[in-house]
Amino acid sequence: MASAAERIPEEARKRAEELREQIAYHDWRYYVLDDPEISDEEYDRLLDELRALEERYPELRTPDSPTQRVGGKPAPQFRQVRHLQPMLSLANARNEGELRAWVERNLRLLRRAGVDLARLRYVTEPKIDGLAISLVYENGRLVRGATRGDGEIGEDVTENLKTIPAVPLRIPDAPPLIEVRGEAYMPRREFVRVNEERIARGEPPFANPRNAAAGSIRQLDPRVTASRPLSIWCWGVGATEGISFDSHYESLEWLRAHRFRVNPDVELHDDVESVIAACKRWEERRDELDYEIDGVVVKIDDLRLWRVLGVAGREPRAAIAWKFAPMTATTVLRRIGWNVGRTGHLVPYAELEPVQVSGVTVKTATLHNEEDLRRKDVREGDEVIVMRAGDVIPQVVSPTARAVRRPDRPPPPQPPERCPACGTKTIKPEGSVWTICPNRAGCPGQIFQAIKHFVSKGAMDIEGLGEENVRRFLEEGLIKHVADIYELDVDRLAALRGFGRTSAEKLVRAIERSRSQPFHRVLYALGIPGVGAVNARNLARHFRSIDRLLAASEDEIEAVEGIGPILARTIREALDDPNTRELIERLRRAGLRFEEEPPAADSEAQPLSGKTFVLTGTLPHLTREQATELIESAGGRVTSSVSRRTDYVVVGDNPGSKLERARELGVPTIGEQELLELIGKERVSSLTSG
Ligand SMILES: NC(=O)c1ccc[n+]([C@@H]2O[C@H](COP(=O)([O-])OP(=O)(O)OC[C@H]3O[C@@H](n4cnc5c(N)ncnc54)[C@H](O)[C@@H]3O)[C@@H](O)[C@H]2O)c1
Ligand SMILES: [Zn+2]
Repeated sequence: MASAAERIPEEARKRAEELREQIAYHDWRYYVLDDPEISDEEYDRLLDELRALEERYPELRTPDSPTQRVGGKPAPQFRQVRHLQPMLSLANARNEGELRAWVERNLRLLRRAGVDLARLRYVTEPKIDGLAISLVYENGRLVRGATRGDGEIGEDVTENLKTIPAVPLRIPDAPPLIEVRGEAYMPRREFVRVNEERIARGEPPFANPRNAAAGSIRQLDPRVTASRPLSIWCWGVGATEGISFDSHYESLEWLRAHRFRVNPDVELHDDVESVIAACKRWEERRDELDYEIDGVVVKIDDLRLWRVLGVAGREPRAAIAWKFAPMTATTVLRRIGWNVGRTGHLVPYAELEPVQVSGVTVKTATLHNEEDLRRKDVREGDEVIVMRAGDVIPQVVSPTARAVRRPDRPPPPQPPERCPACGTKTIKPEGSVWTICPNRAGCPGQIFQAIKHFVSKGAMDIEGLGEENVRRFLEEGLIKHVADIYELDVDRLAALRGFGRTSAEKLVRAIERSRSQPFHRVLYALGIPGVGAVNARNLARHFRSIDRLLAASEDEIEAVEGIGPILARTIREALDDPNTRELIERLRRAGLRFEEEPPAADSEAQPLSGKTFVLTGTLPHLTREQATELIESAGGRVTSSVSRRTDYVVVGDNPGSKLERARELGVPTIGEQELLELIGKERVSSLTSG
């Protein structure tokens, strides 16, 4: 031993020690604090480097090395529980070649073990970016829920998990013992909403849905967890008594039949080609899903083979995670600039050396707010990590380790003393994380942002009022206030240089059309802090008119689904702001809708009342948003996944696997035309021409 140890160069020994220390630190930030400092790719690079060193000098591989362990140590504030069976991690395949190599290696091992390979099948499942949890059921009752922790010992979060509606507390026809494993996650829509609220309250937003889910479950107060909209996809069975499974796919079907939420798009495959095709399909659909995924998990279906293949380090050989192209990249931050938000907040952003991130060139990225900026400690000239996730704006994650060590690093950036848009002296209200421009009524920067939001797709959806035009109209004095949009006329527009009569007419028509947008969209368009699209819908449904909302007390506002006390106060304050009042009055005079459409006299008589729809593929005429509004206005409901309770699946071009699922379950499928017929043509023409 001693002689072998001597052969290890001092440098390698030191580097391994350094890496172990760094990895332990980042594990703590990621798993214990839910607040990572570096990107996953950077972390993986550290781990890869350590793995390579340990491979080269096996004596360096200590039992406590992070390469030998899963996850992080359980946090001391929770009761610790030993898992009935270890919860492992997954090896990664970063491309097709690595996936095929995994298959070949397993085939070799199985052949050597004398296994008949003719019937080898695989299961593909989305790799949900959430928090792994274990649910133990004794005689059909949930007795314990835990996080994965370090894989051997997790944290007891039973009370918190009980607040997730999709976690069954009891299951029918249950064996004496079954441990169900799955991924708790925060749906993307909810993530956006929770962050909107956090920003409105002056709290730093969560970096991604995974942190949001982990932070919500690892709460000491279950009421906090209950207030966060979480769900779960179950992906496997751990320890059991009185039942056993030979096929992973069958175990998932069993789970589904016993009221667990299992992803409807899990698929069984007979060969690797089909597996690879499924992985690629998932990668394409990634942005459409209501949950964040970072890859596809490929598992050998025959669970007996899992035992034959065993575990390598901390990863079962029978499964692998196909990882999608990284959503992060490293580049140089050239300058930190400040934008004025629509409510006067100064928002820092980064001008970057252009860089490709998952197929898109990124030149600017948000830095969220001052506190976030301070926490991340990025400086001009730093090498930084940039992330782009789904349709979210690119963000700066952190400076790289190298940037931090730079000797000539400039001091931390400070918010400007004068508003970059109007020159007014900025102020920082006591206890706020924001510096603001107090010139609410006259700051062109704020008006620009307010208009941009007002005309955006989810709000009034005025086509032709893009950023460039808005900027121009502001500069030329055509618009000084959001409500001025409704005073634009063809003659004044056509008089602008380079603005032809045709485009002027087109724009005025688009503005006209927007007058009939429903109340909830108008409410969202007002840009009240914390009132995103979802909250606007809920507020509109609850109060039904702006007058009732304006007259509501803080308590009454808090009674609305999804709105807590702090947000209720923020909304109340915004409604009392004379600027908001003026905006509402002017828009009311412009003829916008400030009342919900009255429900049909007899809601039973609504053509789609009580019916549930799922949409898949591209419809010939209607966008997804339009189809959803049509269905909802006819009394129906639109959900994202097909189940036995779905009444119709509306199928367009290039449908996803929802179509297969519908066929499997015998749910009727219809096209756009049939949907319109169901709703009744008269109604439709009145809705779509409005
Ligand atoms: N940025 C940082 O500082 C930092 C620190 C530590 C870890 N990390 C990141 O965390 C990850 C490593 O964590 P890990 O050990 O959880 O491995 P992993 O996330 O790569 O894969 C294992 C996990 O996948 C999850 N999973 C999702 N869907 C699943 C399905 N259908 N079937 C089975 N499992 C499913 C389970 O939670 C399982 O524990 C890496 O991506 C790493 O970069 C980052
Ligand atoms: Zn200003």
